[in-house]
Amino acid sequence: MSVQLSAVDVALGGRTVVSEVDLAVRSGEVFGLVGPNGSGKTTLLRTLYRAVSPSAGCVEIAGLPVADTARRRIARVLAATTQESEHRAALTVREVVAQGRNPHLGLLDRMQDFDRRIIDDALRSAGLADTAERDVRTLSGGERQRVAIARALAQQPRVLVLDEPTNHLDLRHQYGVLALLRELARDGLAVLLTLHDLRQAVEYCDRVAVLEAGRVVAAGTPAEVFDASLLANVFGVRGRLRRRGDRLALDLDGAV
Ligand SMILES: Nc1ncnc2c1ncn2[C@@H]1O[C@H](COP(=O)(O)OP(=O)(O)OP(=O)(O)O)[C@@H](O)[C@H]1O
Repeated sequence: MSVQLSAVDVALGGRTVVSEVDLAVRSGEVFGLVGPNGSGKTTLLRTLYRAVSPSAGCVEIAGLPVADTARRRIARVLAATTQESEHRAALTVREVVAQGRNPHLGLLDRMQDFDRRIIDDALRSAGLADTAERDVRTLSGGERQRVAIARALAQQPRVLVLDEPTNHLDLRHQYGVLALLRELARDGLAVLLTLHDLRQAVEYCDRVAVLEAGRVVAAGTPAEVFDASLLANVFGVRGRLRRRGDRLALDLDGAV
């Protein structure tokens, strides 16, 4: 299993914000974590790269127990984009994306042609080939989001974790990023992401888990999970799934 969480609890500020979460993400799938504001999605992702430590339970990435594995070792198999994409130094887009190679380089290693090719590919995949020499601080929020994705791709991970990757993006780039994630999964990556747009979760995720107040209240394929009562009870919206050709779509019809 690429990502395995077993009975994970997280306490923050003296309060349990994630409770007894079991979750498994396989290579080759796009797995969506959805839930209302404050339900614990970001906190759960942060346990994967040791930004927070669970108060109970176990987190494993590609079979490595995160609690007992050096960060650098984890960074060779897992790349994450977070919501905090503040850049303070004057770096070009290419230089930021090149940081994705760091976990693979020894202290005295120099970047090889092989690394440069990976960086170019990552820039191209994220639609940044023409932006590569710009100062990253001058980019829009959406462009920075794509820089974060390109840096994660340059890491050549087995697991890609993205916190609201469609945030700040215009619609075309939202669908572009989601299509790219599907392609990466097809090539064998395990993709775990948080999403607020449930329609996108239905269209792009193989499986989803729904968090409510820190607990997983439903998990499975979108067809199994998103029934009218869950949409009303957890998200407070009216909606129903619909077949569109061979694909599933979600019709939303306002607040309950
Ligand atoms: N450092 C912290 N100290 C105390 N409480 C925290 C801390 N970080 C998060 N929390 C609380 O933990 C809960 C879960 O937060 P989290 O950011 O994981 O939710 P989320 O599902 O990602 O929310 P959103 O959809 O709004 O991004 C919230 O109630 C939040 O206020």
